[in-house]
Amino acid sequence: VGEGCQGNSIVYKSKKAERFHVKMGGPGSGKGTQCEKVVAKYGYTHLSSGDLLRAEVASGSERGKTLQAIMQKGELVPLDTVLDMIKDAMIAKAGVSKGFLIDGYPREVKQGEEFEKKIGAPCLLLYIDAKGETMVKRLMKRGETSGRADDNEETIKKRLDLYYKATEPVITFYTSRGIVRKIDSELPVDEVFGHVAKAIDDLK
Ligand SMILES: Nc1ncnc2c1ncn2[C@H]1C[C@H](O)[C@@H](COP(=O)(O)OP(=O)(O)O)O1
Ligand SMILES: [Mg+2]
Repeated sequence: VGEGCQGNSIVYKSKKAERFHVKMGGPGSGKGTQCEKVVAKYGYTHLSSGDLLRAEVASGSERGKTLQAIMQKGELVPLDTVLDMIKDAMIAKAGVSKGFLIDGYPREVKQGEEFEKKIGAPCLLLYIDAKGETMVKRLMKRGETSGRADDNEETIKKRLDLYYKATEPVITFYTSRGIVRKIDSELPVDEVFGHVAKAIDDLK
């Protein structure tokens, strides 16, 4: 399980042979776009840590207000908060889901370790990889219509900095376990998906 992160994706297998996929990659690398296509083809439940957090903010709860302040600054929200939200969302769907695709999580090695302790170990991480300049270009364009507080140039640069610092060690961590499939996200959306689908099919 993981969040369609900034260009990476992970697949976890549980004892019941359910699959947990984690997608990771930089902001704007195309994680969300690819997750949607995976959901359509494979029927997995897509859990985006970013979307879960934004939904909490939109609810107007006290926790949401605290989260909004952190996200607006482009910083990472506390480890336990994100993991609890993902876990709750998974439990809610545990009986009916064919698998889980987790987008945007773990962002730090520590989050990955916590995830394994509380939920399980992944068998595939899809690393959706795009160049820094490509990610900035796509996010600026998305910002014209997304209304996301963090799709502005200053916050984008900060998120990218943080991404390279925090997420690359995560990829290294899962590379050492032999589960990383790096996907070139500079290609057109459908070609990127062809490689994503192949990585998932190769697991069978
Ligand atoms: N392969 C691709 N080629 C061109 N544009 C792409 C692309 N994949 C995604 N995009 C566009 C769609 C969005 O407007 C923007 C960011 O994509 P996204 O899926 O929201 O990224 P992420 O979820 O990784 O932040 O880039
Ligand atoms: Mg996204």
